[in-house]
Amino acid sequence: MLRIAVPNKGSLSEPAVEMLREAGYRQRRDSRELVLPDPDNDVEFFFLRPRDIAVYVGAGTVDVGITGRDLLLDSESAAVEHLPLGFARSTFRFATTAGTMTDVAQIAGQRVATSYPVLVRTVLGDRGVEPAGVVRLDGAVESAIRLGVADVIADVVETGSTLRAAGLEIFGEPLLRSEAVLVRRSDVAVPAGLDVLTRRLQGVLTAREYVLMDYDVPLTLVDAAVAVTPGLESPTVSPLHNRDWAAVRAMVRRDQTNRVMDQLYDLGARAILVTSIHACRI
Ligand SMILES: Nc1ncnc2c1ncn2[C@@H]1O[C@H](COP(=O)(O)OP(=O)(O)OP(=O)(O)O)[C@@H](O)[C@H]1O
Ligand SMILES: O=P(O)(O)OC[C@H]1O[C@H](OP(=O)(O)OP(=O)(O)O)[C@H](O)[C@@H]1O
Ligand SMILES: [Mg+2]
Repeated sequence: MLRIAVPNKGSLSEPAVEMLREAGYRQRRDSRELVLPDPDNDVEFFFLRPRDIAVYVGAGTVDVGITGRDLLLDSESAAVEHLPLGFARSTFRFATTAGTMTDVAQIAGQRVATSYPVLVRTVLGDRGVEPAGVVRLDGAVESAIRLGVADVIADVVETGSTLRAAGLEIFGEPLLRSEAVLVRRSDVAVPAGLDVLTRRLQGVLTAREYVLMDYDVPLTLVDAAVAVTPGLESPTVSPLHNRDWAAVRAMVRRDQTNRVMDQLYDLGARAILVTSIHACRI
């Protein structure tokens, strides 16, 4: 039975549970449940703090887990990234009082507050920058400068509104681009059932990322239309009752839907229909 760790709180929790539900797994009804067997799918879920998940996976007490790339790198555990999951996207950035710093080199001799001290020390070490100290805080890191425990912060930034509200400004390149990831141990045999979990999660990712596009096109234009919608492998081309026309079906990236429809219409395609993919195996 594959043992899967799932975040029990924070930004990762709800989308992780939603993704597992879409992948056909049972999910808990009560947020106090810590362990949830799903015998029909031969897996068992453990609800753990997001920061602890890489630690458990690295120790081998659970087989795989969902966590953030930033939390994984900060954990120093033996767990490795197995599959990026496309949600909880953020950047990890340095920030300080607006208008005071422009370059990471200026952190030399300054105090840095963060919830990710390992990540910060690694990045500064790689760039040869020696801070006066790294102060580890649990959260609300944006207050550390105003309250006088640090000169610079390093934190998760999504929209940037928390930083703006605190009168801070990012500087330098991002330390990291993070998102939720499935992690596993790299130095042990692939656990039984991981291939099924991976295919199911990839199915959810594909269903989210792609739509199905159907359209009719004159036979003379099929090749040109297929060049616009090459699909993942090869689009389906079917005959129509009117023998001068064909029907084409192809998968198209969701974020390209309108651009592709415009292009097909200009080319001469008609009856262009877009439908969502409910589930798939590629
Ligand atoms: N605003 C955000 N947007 C996207 N991802 C975020 C955001 N805040 C945190 N994360 C991601 O969530 C993970 C951290 O989860 P964690 O539960 O420790 O913190 P949290 O979501 O800030 O929860 P809390 O602060 O309520 O404990 C990291 O991978 C981080 O990149
Ligand atoms: O760029 P934004 O869209 O503003 O999001 C980034 C903020 O979100 C998270 O904070 P959270 O609300 O989890 O509080 P915390 O600092 O106590 O973790 C993160 O730590 C940042 O502070
Ligand atoms: Mg937080």
